Amino acid sequence: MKISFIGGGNMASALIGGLAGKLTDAGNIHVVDINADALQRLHDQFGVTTAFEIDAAVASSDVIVLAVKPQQMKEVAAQLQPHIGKQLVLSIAAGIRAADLSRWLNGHAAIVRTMPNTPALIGKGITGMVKLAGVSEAQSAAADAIMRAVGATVWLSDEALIDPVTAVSGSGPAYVFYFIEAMQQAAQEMGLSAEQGSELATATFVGASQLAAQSHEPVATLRERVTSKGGTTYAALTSMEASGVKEAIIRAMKSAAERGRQLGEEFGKD
Ligand SMILES: NC(=O)C1=CN([C@@H]2O[C@H](COP(=O)(O)OP(=O)(O)OC[C@H]3O[C@@H](n4cnc5c(N)ncnc54)[C@H](OP(=O)(O)O)[C@@H]3O)[C@@H](O)[C@H]2O)C=CC1
Ligand SMILES: O=C(O)[C@@H]1CCC=N1
Repeated sequence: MKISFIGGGNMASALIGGLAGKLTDAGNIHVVDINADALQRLHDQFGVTTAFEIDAAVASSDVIVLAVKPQQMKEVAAQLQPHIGKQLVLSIAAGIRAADLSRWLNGHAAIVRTMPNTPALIGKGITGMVKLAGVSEAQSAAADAIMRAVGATVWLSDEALIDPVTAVSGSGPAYVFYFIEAMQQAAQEMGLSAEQGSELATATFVGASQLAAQSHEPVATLRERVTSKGGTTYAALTSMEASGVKEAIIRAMKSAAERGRQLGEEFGKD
């Protein structure tokens, strides 16, 4: 499978890192970016071919992954439009609706809109996906294979649900990193070294996440099992409840979903 990426930034790098040499040879992955440093890094790291602008290699690809920022998408679609034929177009942009993309690509119907996340880099990503009616069975299987090569996939029947997916799993790794940062800071303030704090906090996230993923019990039950009556966890969770941490997280995630919807309105016009 020949795959071209338009945009070789953070998320494209994570996907390429997960894909190269697994689903397809690095030589079958081509990256177009206006940024020379980004291209050099991707070439050196993964052995992919690169170009500064959309070229014949993009035109002859089976799949074109649109991995630029939402505000860059319309301009990129205009540059891509003359090179579009039978390729499957797979967008990873937050907000940008498949129908707007199709319009910018002169009615191209083979479009899958996705929302991946950066753990794709280590094969632990999860991607929400939705397809336009013009996507063939073989094309949706190809889109699924690409994203499953870097983790799990969840197909959605309603495109409106991709903003909530963005709020949960697209942006989600940042919330986890934020929580780990806070735990590291607390560890240091209580006298542990930076290295010890980092190791303890990160290993706790890995262990607890894997336990939650493997357990057949509700996550609330797992939480209760840590929380001895009158003990330390109870003290911590009572403090979090008093600070409204859960409500703050829910509010924050709804802001992310709303921002996704706004991006679609703002950059999907015309
Ligand atoms: N980062 C993440 O965790 C996730 C991101 N996404 C989505 O992925 C997309 C990319 O995000 P991210 O990787 O973080 O962004 P980046 O800014 O890291 O990557 C975008 C890249 O595209 C380049 N670019 C800009 N214009 C063009 C053009 N005309 N042709 C080719 N390349 C161009 C940018 O160059 P320059 O920097 O010079 O503008 C940049 O290198 C976004 O739409 C985002 O919503 C989805 C899921 C998760
Ligand atoms: O922050 C963003 O807009 C992108 C989409 C999901 C993760 N990063």
